[in-house]
Amino acid sequence: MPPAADDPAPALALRGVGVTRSGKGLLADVDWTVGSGERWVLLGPNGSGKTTLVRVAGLWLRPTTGSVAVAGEVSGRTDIRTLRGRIGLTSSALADSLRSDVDALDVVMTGRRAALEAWWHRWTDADRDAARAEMARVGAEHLAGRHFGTLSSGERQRVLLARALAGDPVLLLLDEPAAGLDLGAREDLVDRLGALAGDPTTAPMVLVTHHAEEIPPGITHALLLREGRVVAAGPADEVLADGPMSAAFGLDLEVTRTDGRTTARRRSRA
Ligand SMILES: Nc1ncnc2c1ncn2[C@@H]1O[C@H](COP(=O)(O)OP(=O)(O)OP(=O)(O)O)[C@@H](O)[C@H]1O
Repeated sequence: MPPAADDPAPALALRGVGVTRSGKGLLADVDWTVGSGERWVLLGPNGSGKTTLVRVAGLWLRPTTGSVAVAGEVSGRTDIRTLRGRIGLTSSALADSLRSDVDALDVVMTGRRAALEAWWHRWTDADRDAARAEMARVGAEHLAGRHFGTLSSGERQRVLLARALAGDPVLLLLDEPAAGLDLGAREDLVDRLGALAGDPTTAPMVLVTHHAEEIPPGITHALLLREGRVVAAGPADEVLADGPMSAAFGLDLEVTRTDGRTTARRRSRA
């Protein structure tokens, strides 16, 4: 059914996206729409192209073919920095680019304007208060005043999440936020992501992972990648199921979804 005239533009729309590097196809024929209120998980084995797809969606990598639109603005026709500033991103590359002696509050505050304001911007008390409010939303308010480099991996992820939320984004891209966390920190982060996913004021969200256990409750849609191609994309209940997951990971998998959590394990051969 065609969209009604007053429907808002989707947060993200990829059409015919392909990426080729050094003669190798990293992504091919990717069509993907992230609509209002949707919470997506992007899942696939190592090397399937998840990070490449997130870099394209976050406008950090220009696709070789196809188009990318964020909130209806097509990349290439609108100023790229303005458009990037509308996306809340967490990734290990972003974490690595932050100085270790920067205050966690500043990490969050610069997320409010980083892409839009020059370095001489003067921060106001309102900026600080808003950054503290975003930190409180993810249980990181007590980390204001700490150097980013002294935080544990779990604390860093919470600060980065607050930073991603701080710019009032139209789209949230969370690239493997649970990578490297121990079980307790992972469960804490999954709970917090679940709360964000369940909050209708949260922007449309895309979470990247290789692990079914890291999918929080509240995820509405899933996209599975294998060798740079979309294996399945659609409602989570249909896609996070034995057939599509087995095809994506190249294993005979048994997928269970209970209370919003997902587990996947190889089917017993007995
Ligand atoms: N600049 C490049 N030139 C050539 N190959 C590349 C380049 N960047 C990535 N690749 C390859 O593209 C494939 C997809 O990489 P990508 O990092 O997107 O996968 P991924 O699904 O995020 O993997 P992982 O789960 O291990 O993080 C990999 O085989 C990788 O080696």
